[in-house]
Amino acid sequence: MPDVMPDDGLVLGLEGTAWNLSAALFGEDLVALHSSPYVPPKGGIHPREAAQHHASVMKEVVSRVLTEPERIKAVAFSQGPGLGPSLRTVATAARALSIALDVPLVGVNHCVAHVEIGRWATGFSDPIVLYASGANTQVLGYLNGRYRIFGETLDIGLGNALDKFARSHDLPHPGGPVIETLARQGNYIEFPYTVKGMDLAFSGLVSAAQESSAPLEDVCFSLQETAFAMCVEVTERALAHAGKNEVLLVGGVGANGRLQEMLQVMCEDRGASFAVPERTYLGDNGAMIAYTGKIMLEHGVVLPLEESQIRPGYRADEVEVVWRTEPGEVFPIGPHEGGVARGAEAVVEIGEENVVKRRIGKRYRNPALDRRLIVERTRAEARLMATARRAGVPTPVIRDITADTIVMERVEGEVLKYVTTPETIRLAGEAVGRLHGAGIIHGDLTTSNMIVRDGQCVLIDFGLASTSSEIEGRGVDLHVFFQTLESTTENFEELKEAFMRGYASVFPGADEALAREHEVELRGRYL
Ligand SMILES: C[C@@H](O)[C@H](NC(=O)OP(=O)(O)OC[C@H]1O[C@@H](n2cnc3c(N)ncnc32)[C@H](O)[C@@H]1O)C(=O)O
Ligand SMILES: [Fe+2]
Repeated sequence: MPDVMPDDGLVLGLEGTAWNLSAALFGEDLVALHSSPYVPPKGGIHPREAAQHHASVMKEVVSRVLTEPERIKAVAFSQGPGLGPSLRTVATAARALSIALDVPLVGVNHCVAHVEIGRWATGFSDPIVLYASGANTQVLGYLNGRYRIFGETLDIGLGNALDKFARSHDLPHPGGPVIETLARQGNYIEFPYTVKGMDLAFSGLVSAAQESSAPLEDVCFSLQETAFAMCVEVTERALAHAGKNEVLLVGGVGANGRLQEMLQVMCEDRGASFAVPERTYLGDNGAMIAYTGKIMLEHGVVLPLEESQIRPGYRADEVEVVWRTEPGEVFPIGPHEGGVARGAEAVVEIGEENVVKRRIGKRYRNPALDRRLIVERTRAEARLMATARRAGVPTPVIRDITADTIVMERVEGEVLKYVTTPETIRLAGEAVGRLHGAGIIHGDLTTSNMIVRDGQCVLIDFGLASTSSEIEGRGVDLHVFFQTLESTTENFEELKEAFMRGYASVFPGADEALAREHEVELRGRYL
């Protein structure tokens, strides 16, 4: 007898979270795949109609792949996130099949499945993933047993943003491909650009695009240039922060040639590799569910029927990734430890006395947008650092400034991300509390942007800072900070508590800002 019995069993995967009802079989390789897309007669996806479509084609789609039912060893289905009615239709079919075939059920997280099929299709092992689809836009990376969400949209998904704009101009659904075609004839015009640390937001951009009276081609071109530059920027920041060297693009919007090109250029310039799976595996498809179900099953993850309820708000970071065992993140040498370092945005030269920070042009983005971001951010950074300092926030002293360069005092100390103890995090809370008290939003509050020196936490990198006394900005600032902390430390709850103590001790508006942070967390999730 061989030690290992040959396993020729197959996993049946069912996908139907939104527009596509799709079934696939995975064994050693993809064995079968069949899909039936729902095309809304007019307007966008209507949840109930999509579910009715799924129900009406279920028999045909499933029977097309189910040619050898005796070889099925498990039934995997998209448990969430997605549209409730569609999810319910698919889950009901999956349960029935699992009972009829007498095989276990596997509940797959749809976002994780996009990532896993992408890794399978490209051969990448440990990428930073830009997952850009209709409903979701996230930057993910693996760390210690989970896919951490480094950044994500705070309002709508990129695909939905494109579709929404297209609808307002009576363009057919889905809008993404139509906009891509029109954009080829367009010229650049200025639109709002919204990046907050590693998070982004699209609704301001979409409104501006909808209201623009410029030629449609120009609006499409600039909508793409702006939205994609935002996505590439946060991907690059996550790449620099996590110290990985592969970038994987997944999700329906990944089909866009311009987005692919921009990521390719960014990766070339950083010495990272870029890959995108072939189209079949990019948008929603049954293969991603069958494949992820298969690796989950191989690691003993099955779902008892009584726990198989749908999860419309299921997040990628809730999934225990038991099929990956490497520890994940290796921290890179940060830009604040001497010598010359290249951060995500700027070249930072650490001298004896001074730090010279020069913003570098990004080849991936439109030249006019590039220039605008560099000049705006250099100027804003210097101005806000000085203002914060006057308000008692520890920041480096500024010594000189030009269009793209700031010369500032060198702060000697430890970068916070290497020394995350309750005490240092409490100091960070104090610094941020004073900052918010002075009406400044940092905009990129990660643990790489804080240096602990002489019992103080010095805030650096005000490149995305802004003046605002709005609670929303503070909430988002705190959310960015908690997200980095959560994605890079083991004792998040303890550290968060210490931060809140420091924050509240110096800032009277702390309770309100923390409450808003909680709201931002709940709301930015699945829309
Ligand atoms: C939860 C789940 O159901 C959802 N899936 C989803 O949104 O379908 P997906 O196939 O990943 O992406 C569809 C989106 O992808 C966009 N899209 C397709 N081709 C495009 C292109 N060439 N350029 C831009 N967007 C494109 C469409 O406009 C549409 O908004 C998700 O993953 O968020
Ligand atoms: Fe999807």
